Amino acid sequence: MLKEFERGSSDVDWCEANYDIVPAIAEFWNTISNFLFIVLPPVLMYLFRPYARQVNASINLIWWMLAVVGVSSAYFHATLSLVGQLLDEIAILWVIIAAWGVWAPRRFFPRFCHESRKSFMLVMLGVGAISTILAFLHPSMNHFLLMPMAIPSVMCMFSELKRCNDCRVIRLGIAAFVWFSLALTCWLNDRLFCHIWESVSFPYLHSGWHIFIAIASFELCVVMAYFEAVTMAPERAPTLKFWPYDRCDLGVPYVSFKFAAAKPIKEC
Ligand SMILES: CCCCCCCC/C=C\CCCCCCCC(=O)N[C@@H](CO)[C@H](O)/C=C/CCCCCCCCCCCCC
Ligand SMILES: [Ca+2]
Ligand SMILES: [Zn+2]
Repeated sequence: MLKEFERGSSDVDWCEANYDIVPAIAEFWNTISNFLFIVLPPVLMYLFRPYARQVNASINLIWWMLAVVGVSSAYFHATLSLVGQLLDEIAILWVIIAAWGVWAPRRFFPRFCHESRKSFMLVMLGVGAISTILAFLHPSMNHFLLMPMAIPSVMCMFSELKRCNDCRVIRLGIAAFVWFSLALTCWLNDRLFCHIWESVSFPYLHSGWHIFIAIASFELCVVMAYFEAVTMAPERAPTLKFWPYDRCDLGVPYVSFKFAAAKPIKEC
């Protein structure tokens, strides 16, 4: 077996004790806490069928990629192998690149793209390809390079929220930011202050990160999809809904439409 596939071949190790619960899984709780990344995409693909049909089918690619992030991350924590680490990080990199390619508002495109989404997507593909090559040079530094990619994503969301007057959407965007802040606090504490958390017998903060970042990422994607629907199909009055408890804003958020798509007029 190539040594990069071997268990423990990654330089990165999280606070949770290794092989403590199940002999076959290095970090048990860090592995299973990725479940939201795997459970939510099929639900969202179902709820977003009208959106995929009438606004942008690429949303299904994003849901698939988030599921790949979940599987890669689970594989990484189960083995702590270098291949697992790179799969996890490269999957995160590409879902962020894809989300930017699909949802970045045209006013943020570099001037030479002349507001063409196709050109912007090519730029993003270039950025993704170069970053993927760089990821192999110093793998232990990768997460410190990935984390700052959250900054333009959060700024872009707030810049869109400022122009929005739907209270539900604004609340969802703020909730995404709160979950993201909680997630980041867990991630940093696990990385930097593991000895303190071990001394109080709670080395599980990285599992918290997985759960909170999954909620924040899915909510951010729903908010960005809503803005795209408002731009592309305003006549259909896109609305934010929650399944299964729409009345109390509880459950999985999705974009629905008040009016059906206009049927093409049949010529006699
Ligand atoms: C137009 C803007 C659209 C931006 C959309 C961004 C969509 C983000 C989608 C997914 C990010 C998922 C990250 C999940 C990571 C889970 C795996 C994991 O835990 N990996 C760690 C090792 O196990 C690794 O150390 C993590 C490294 C850091 C990852 C940095 C992720 C930045 C995420 C940006 C999300 C912003 C959410 C903001 C919400 C307001
Ligand atoms: Ca560990
Ligand atoms: Zn992780």
